[in-house]
Amino acid sequence: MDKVIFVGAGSMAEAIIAGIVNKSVMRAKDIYVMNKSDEDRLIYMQNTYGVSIVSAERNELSDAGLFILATKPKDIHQAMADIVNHMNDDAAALSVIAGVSIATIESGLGARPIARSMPNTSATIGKSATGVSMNQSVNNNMNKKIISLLSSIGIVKEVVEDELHLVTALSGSGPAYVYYLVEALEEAAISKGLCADTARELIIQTLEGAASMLKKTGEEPSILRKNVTSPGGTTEAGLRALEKNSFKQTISHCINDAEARSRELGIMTDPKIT
Ligand SMILES: NC(=O)C1=CN([C@@H]2O[C@H](COP(=O)(O)OP(=O)(O)OC[C@H]3O[C@@H](n4cnc5c(N)ncnc54)[C@H](OP(=O)(O)O)[C@@H]3O)[C@@H](O)[C@H]2O)C=CC1
Ligand SMILES: O=C(O)[C@@H]1CCC=N1
Repeated sequence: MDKVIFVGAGSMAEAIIAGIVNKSVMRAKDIYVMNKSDEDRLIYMQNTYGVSIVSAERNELSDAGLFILATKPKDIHQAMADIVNHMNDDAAALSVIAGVSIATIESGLGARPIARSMPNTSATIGKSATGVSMNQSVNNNMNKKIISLLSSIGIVKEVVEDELHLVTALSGSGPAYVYYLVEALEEAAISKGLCADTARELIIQTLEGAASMLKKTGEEPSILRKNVTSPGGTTEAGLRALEKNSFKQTISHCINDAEARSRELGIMTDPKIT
């Protein structure tokens, strides 16, 4: 991949850069970062990952082949206005921004190859679960480059663009739900007297073991669950409490509201609507 510029240098940009650099998919010298105003952050990225700092004012964007858009949704229009006149006609854009549609990016950057993706922060360790959708201007070669770049930070699924709202709710936000589950398990265990370190280690290993069982056995989660659940035993008692307290409905509300918020972000940033 040629010169790649991250427009936005926050948590998600860092997670992706860490993943790419750790996997040696790109040389750090081909990766550039820019943001709105936080110079200390850019210097941190430079010192930590060996990437370089660019700015639109210094006309340093015109030889880049790919722009990775990683601002918050509310900042995308300003960011696109800042870069569009400095991009060469062949440059492509890859967005990681929640909700913002390909059409909105086309309206800001003109007709060019555009991919919209939804990774997650596990990109930092090469374990992202990423969804991506691309417009018609992305040719085979660019498609391969984008898939290869995203594969360096984890698994990638090509989906139709509308499904990215659901992907955002499921795997984009997903790590936060898991961390919240860990917090809840820890609080429950500690309140009942287990020492915090022991609780943390047991929980992490339980999550990792369960995820690996799903992956390695290919077995249905309901079967694996039944294998744990001895008749009249402890798991049955615990699951009954989850059922009684509407566990599945709660998760369904969680995914529903996160998806709806992604759609709202799309509407809020759509220049045809706002
Ligand atoms: N965090 C997550 O788990 C995930 C986030 N995402 C998406 O990634 C995007 C970024 O999120 P996150 O990294 O958490 O956000 P952060 O707030 O950490 O980072 C946003 C970055 O955008 C920069 N920025 C703002 N305006 C401009 C501009 N005009 N030109 C260039 N850069 C600009 C900010 O610069 P400055 O600091 O100088 O203001 C900052 O570096 C969001 O749209 C989010 O939906 C996607 C998947 C997962
Ligand atoms: O919370 C958010 O909006 C972003 C998108 C997915 C994860 N974080």
